[in-house]
Amino acid sequence: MSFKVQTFNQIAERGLNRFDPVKYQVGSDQVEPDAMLLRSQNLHDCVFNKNLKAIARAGAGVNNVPVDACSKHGIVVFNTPGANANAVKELVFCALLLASRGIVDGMRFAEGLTDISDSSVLAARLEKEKKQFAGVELYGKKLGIVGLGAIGSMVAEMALALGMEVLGFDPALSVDAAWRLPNQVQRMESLQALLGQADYVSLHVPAIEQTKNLINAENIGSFKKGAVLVNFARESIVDPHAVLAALNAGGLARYVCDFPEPEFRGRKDILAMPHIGASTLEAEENCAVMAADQLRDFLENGNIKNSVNFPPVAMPRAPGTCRLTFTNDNVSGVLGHVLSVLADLQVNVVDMMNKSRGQLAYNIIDMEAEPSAELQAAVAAVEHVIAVRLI
Ligand SMILES: NC(=O)c1ccc[n+]([C@@H]2O[C@H](COP(=O)([O-])OP(=O)(O)OC[C@H]3O[C@@H](n4cnc5c(N)ncnc54)[C@H](O)[C@@H]3O)[C@@H](O)[C@H]2O)c1
Ligand SMILES: O=C(O)[C@H](O)COP(=O)(O)O
Repeated sequence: MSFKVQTFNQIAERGLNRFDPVKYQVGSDQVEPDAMLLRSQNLHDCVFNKNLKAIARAGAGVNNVPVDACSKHGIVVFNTPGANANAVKELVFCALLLASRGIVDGMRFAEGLTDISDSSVLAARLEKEKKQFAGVELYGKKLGIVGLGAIGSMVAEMALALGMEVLGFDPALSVDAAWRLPNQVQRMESLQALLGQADYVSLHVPAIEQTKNLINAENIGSFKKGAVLVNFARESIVDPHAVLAALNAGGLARYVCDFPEPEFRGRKDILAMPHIGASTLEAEENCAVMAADQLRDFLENGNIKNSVNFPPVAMPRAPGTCRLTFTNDNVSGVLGHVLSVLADLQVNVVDMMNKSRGQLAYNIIDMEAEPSAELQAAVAAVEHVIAVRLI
């Protein structure tokens, strides 16, 4: 059995090395791939080949993947939860400091004194002027975190360690995420309440319909005067025009983000980085390895871990068995129908598993012997079956 994996973007070598070259052809030039492995590549206009079974996003956000269309075609979409969270947390720490101290302006000023060649004259000038670059400390200030998942919870821990007070808002918090959260985080009942109290607000929500322009012209006035907004989540979550208006009016003091806009250029109150939140050696390796391992287990065994559209499914393989997997619309009777097809073909089932998520159901069936050639087509012909594999 061999598979083709088409790659997009810069995928860390350690992840690519997880694919055994005997079983896998991996690269950006693969055509009709079984799977795609990518980072921020936009797949919304991509036409998927019939052979495509899975897409792995080496990272957290899947807004660049048409997940609903993938579900319709039975394509499993994976991401790598938490694998780059530490990298983002560290850059948020940097953002808080950049927003609070005269770091950027002070360094630019010192660099710009090119006409002074005498070091004692230079030192005297810097000492005289440094009062322009004084700032405030993070200790004792309030940080409001919107979205308390993998990144938000790490940012909360970091802020508490710095002596900040932490307020959190996350109406969709999972039980696992709640367990991870330090108990000193003060739960806010609404975004409005958080914005009204925080000195710094950091956004860590996914880019979905409900979070589009989460920070907008209506609520930007709720920020404390002089507050700082930090956005290392996604561009679409903040309305840039609302931010510019609040900065111009003196409501917001600074906006630090990972998503530059043309209108941000030349402004001292905006610090915009080129989407580098996850760009560390460690995060890139973590994401690539996790994504590659998830793809391999799915392609070779049909197991599913960390999918954003399919249920988690893992079944150990009994020696000497042959595995059938199929995806179907989550309606009653499909599994029974497939089992009767197997019975008609005299196939003995050794083990099986059936799980559903939303509109989809996914099944693994281990069979005693190699089935006859017509089995795959017979299962594919069952009403509501979307995709079938024999592995
Ligand atoms: N700048 C970067 O390079 C970079 C790197 C990693 C992730 N990200 C972005 O950060 C996002 C969060 O990453 P994560 O790993 O923490 O994801 P996560 O899924 O672990 O956490 C997201 C949290 O947001 C919460 N949430 C959803 N809707 C909300 C809303 N309306 N209000 C408040 N909370 C809400 C969820 O309940 C969840 O707890 C990603 O989706 C991605 O877009 C950016
Ligand atoms: O959602 C993510 O994981 C980040 O935005 C990272 O994107 P990148 O992999 O393109 O750096």
